[in-house]
Parts: sequence; structure tokens; C-alpha cells
Amino acid sequence: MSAKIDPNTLSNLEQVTTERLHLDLEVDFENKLLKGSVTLCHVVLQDNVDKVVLDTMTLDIYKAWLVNQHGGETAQDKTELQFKCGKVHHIYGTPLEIELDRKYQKGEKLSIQIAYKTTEKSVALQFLTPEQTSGKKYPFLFTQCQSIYARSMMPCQDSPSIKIAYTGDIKVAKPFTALMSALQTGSEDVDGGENRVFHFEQKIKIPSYLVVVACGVLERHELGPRTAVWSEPDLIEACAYEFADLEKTVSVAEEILTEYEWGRYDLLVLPPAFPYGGMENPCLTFVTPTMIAGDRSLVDLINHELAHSWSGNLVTARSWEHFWLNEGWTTFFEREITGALSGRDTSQLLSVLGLESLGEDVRRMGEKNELTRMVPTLEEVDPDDAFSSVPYERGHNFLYYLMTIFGKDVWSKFLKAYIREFRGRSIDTNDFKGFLYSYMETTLGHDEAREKLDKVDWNGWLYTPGMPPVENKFDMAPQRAAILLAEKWISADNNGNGTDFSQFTKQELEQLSTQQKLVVIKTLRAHNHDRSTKFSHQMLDAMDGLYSMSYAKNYEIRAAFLYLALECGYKKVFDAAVDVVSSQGRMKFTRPIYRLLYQNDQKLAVDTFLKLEKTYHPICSRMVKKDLNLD
Ligand SMILES: CC/C=C\C/C=C\C[C@@H](O)/C=C/C=C/C=C\[C@@H](O)CCCC(=O)O
Ligand SMILES: [Zn+2]
Repeated sequence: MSAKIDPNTLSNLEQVTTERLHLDLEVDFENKLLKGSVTLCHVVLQDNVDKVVLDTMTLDIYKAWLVNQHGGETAQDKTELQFKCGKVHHIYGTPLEIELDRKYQKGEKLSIQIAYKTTEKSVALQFLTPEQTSGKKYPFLFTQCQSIYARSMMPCQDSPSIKIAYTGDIKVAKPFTALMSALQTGSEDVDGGENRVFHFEQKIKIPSYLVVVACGVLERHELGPRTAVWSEPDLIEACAYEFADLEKTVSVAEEILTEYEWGRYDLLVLPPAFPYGGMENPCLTFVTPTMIAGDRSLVDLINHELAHSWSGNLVTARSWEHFWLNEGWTTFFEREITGALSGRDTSQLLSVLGLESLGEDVRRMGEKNELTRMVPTLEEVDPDDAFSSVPYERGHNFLYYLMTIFGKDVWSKFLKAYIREFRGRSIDTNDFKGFLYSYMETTLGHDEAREKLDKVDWNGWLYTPGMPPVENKFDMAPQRAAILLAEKWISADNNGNGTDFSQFTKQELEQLSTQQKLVVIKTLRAHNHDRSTKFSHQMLDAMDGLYSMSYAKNYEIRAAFLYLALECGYKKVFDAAVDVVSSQGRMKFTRPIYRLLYQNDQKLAVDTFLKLEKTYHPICSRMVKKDLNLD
């Protein structure tokens, strides 16, 4: 962990802090950009401050003004300020240095308005062509700012240590709808009815990476008093079915955690190029369409995104080095919510699968790799390069382990107290640890609390690379049927020699839950890793013939089977693998498929990527390029 508050920002956040901002933007589909202005209201933290330095990345900055009255909009309220763009940092962008009209003293407030536009290089924005949408008629725009890309959407202090309230006015052509991570406060036609301006307000202070804009031709389906789903019109029915239980999920989460504070919890189902499973934008979670399995079997992803309304969005990690506080807690809460809604078996299975993916990532990254630490040092590191299942699954395992030490009752009360203590703030790992100590000392008494806390290997869990120092014992019972089926395949395969597979039936698999099906494949893959002989192609043929996995509607199952088949060099699935990377751009599936295709057939992997590169989100393109050694 570095000494700086946040090593991934170039802003002078020790001198000034942003309290709120206003975005006034127009969506320009023709030129693929956002244009307008941002107004940032700052408080000065030190004496004699004469400049404000903001993060920017690939933005065109036109003008900066001091706004003499907060919210004043007429020209006479503004004084033009001089600014210059500093030296470009190859990861963190360009510092925008704005010279103030005088020296400001601690406690003074000042508002700065900046006129700017984004450019084609702005990583936060993905403009989709009509062909990339389901309706094929209109383009689509969404932004994705986590981790350091809010600076490519607007000049700002782009650090999760800074929390801001915001308002937004977004102008779009009709019939487009604009959405933001905020409550909509109104809209009206402008420009003789040609365009429409949508107004938004987010009163709760959030970090810059949670400010987003989306714009498309959209339909809304009401799910409950606080919940709705948005999607392209032709998908709305399927979405309404998949998320029918959303309102109940919010209520269940409130019982486990604290009151839901954000007013609304809506979902926006994006086109398939969206690079993540979900993104927890406040009031409006973004969701990949690859989770619409048609049978609600992948909704644990929503439990995860909803849980971020508490961990991440209300209590925020101070810098990306403490990302586990967002993701570890969220994964823990997600599984509590899943347990309450779908039963303990499912949540235990998810933990088993999670631990498996942690093992896979640690193997891939190397167990001495510093980035496998729960609290890595990210000075001069691109947070995207640090991203893995470590903060999620190691974080979850740490919190689960602490729960086993204190017992479920005490732990359930602690997590509510933790949210109440830190809501609205950005914190680091030491804040968490300090509060845990003081809470447990008050609750259990000094001696008992110390005895329990002192046996935790803090250094091993937080700062040592590799797998966690303690392996939690998750319940094996829910896996049993799946493991038996996997073992039956293993034995029928007869060490890669293949035999008669007619003993298998479709029903054997169909009676398992999605998570159990994933355990079947996980067990086969683990068996594969542990030996030099791979499964016979005859066996993979039989499996796919019976279960139709290489084109399964459920993307998790489809991808998992393709990983297994590609690890066995089974060429017959190449077309299905190419179809996965052509039909969606979620990195979770796209990156491993490309990596495995590359191992099988370099030319096929590279040619496929070069053909599709422009259709992927800029982050996805960049990461796959690295994976295929093309950068
Ligand atoms: C120690 C790691 C430090 C920083 C990483 C922070 C951000 C990484 C950046 O690349 C953004 C990640 C966004 C993730 C959004 C959603 C995930 O939960 C999705 C997980 C994969 C999936 O389901 O598709
Ligand atoms: Zn998350």
C-alpha cells in the first residue's frame, strides 16, 4: 500500500476537494462525442492555494471560468481563468492545471466551470453502431468510468477518495432517452421539439467512477415501487421475466444490511458489447445481456450489484489499492442475499466456484505476483492490469473466515454497524481493521475480542501474495451430485482413451442446478490440470452431443464448457468459441476464450480479434491485445 492517499490521480486533492458537480452535456452521435461543460464546486483544504489541478484524459478543453455565485449561469457571474494541460502521464492522463485569480485560504469555497468535449479516444465512452444493438436501427452510448476513466468523460478529481453529489442535464435527439446514475428530476423538449433535455440529481455523495451516462432508444418496465428495468424495446419482455423478483431482492438485502437509501434501484440491460457482467452505478445498475438465461439462473449477479449499494457506493474504498473493501464485502453480501433468496446450497456452491476461480487466477498470475495481494501497491500501475478475482474472492474468504471466528450472530450485527459507521465516507483497510477491533472489544469485552482478533494472520491475509493463509471449509454436500456425475465421465473416459458413453442421459444433467452444472465442468477441468493426458475428443463429443453445451443459452455454462474443450485442444468447438467472442464483449468470457484459442491456433485467435477489435469496448480491446501479445 502506498503512502499517498491515492496513487492513481494527478489532481491536487490534498489542497482542494470537490463537494459537488454539475454536468451540462449534449450527446453527439454523429461525431461520437459528448460536448458541454462541467461545473465543480470545491472547498479549499490548505492556506495559499493558487491552482486547481484536475484529472483529464483525451479531452478537448476550451475554457475555464470562476463562477462567482454558486450555480450562477449568466456570463457576468463568471471570470475567465487561465489553464494549461500538463505533461501526459502514460497511464493516468493529462493534469489540467487551472490558475486561480488569487490565493485561497483553508475553508474557502470556489466553483469552476470548464467547457470541453470528449474525443474518439475517450475510454469511458462506447458508441455502438445500430448493428451492435438488438433493434439494429439506432446507435447507443454508454459510459463506464471504473476505475480511472471518469477523467476521460469530464475534468474532475478522479479518485474514489473524493465523494461528490451531482446534477446533470443531458440533451439528446428524439427519440433517444438519456439515463444517469441518479434520480431523474424532469425532462423537456427543446430546439422546436427536435431534441430533449433530461435532468438528473444524485443527492448522495458518490465517487467520480460512479457518474455515468447512457443513451439509446429504450423502454422501461416497472417491476415494483422502487424498481424497474430498462432495455431496448425488443428485449423488454425477456428482461421483465428475468428480473421479476427485483423488488423482493431489495427488501431481502435491507433485512441483511441497512435501509436502502438511494430511492430507486433500476436496471439497464445494455447491448452485448458491455465489457462487464454488471456495473453498480447508483440508482441504475448496468447489466450485460449475457446474464439473461431465460430461467433466472444467473441473477446472483444482480444480488452482487445491488449489494454494492452499501459496499462500494455508500462505503467506498479510498483508493484502488483498497478495492477489496468494495468487492470482498460485496461478494460476501451477495452470497448472504443469495442464501436468503435461493437457499444456502446455492450460496455455498457459489463460494466453492469463487474459490476455484481465485485458484485459477493465482496460478495464471503467479503465486509470488504482488498483484495477488489483497492490498496491492498500485503506484505507476494501471488498475485494469491489477484487476482479477483476488479482491472479490480473497476478500470474501477473509470476511467469511472472520465470521467463523466471531460466529454468525455477532458478525451479522457487525456488518450493519460497519455500514452505519462509514456510510458516506471513503475508507482504507486500516479504518476497517480499527473499527473491527473497537466494535469487538465493546461487544465481546477486551480479552475475548483480543484473543480472537490476535489469532488472525493479518499480514498473511492482507499483504502476502498467493492463496489465502487459511482455507475455509465450505459445505461439500451441495456439490456431491455434481462431483459424482463428473467422476462418472472421468471414469468412462478411461484416461483419455474413451469408451462407451451410452450410459449417460440428458436427465442426469438437467436435474442439476446451474451452479451444480458449473461444478461438473469445474471438476473435469481440475482433473485435466492435474495430469498430462487430456480428455478424449470422443468424450467431449459425447458430452456436447448429449448436453448441447457449446451453444448453451446460459453463457456461464457455454463458456465453461468451451474452456474445458479448448484446454483439450478439441477443434470442433472453434466455431462456437469464435461465435462467443463475436456475439458479445464481456471480458469475463472474451479474454479466456481468446487466450485459449491462441494456445490452440494463434492465427485464428489473432485474425478473429483483428476483425472484431473495433466492436469491443476500448478496455476489452486493450486487454485482449495484451493477452494475444499484440501490444
Ligand atoms: C486490486 C485491483 C485494483 C483495482 C481494480 C479496479 C478496477 C478495475 C477496472 O478494470 C474495472 C472493473 C470493473 C468491474 C465491474 C464489474 C465486475 O464486478 C465484473 C466482474 C466480471 C464479470 O462478471 O463480467
Ligand atoms: Zn462488484
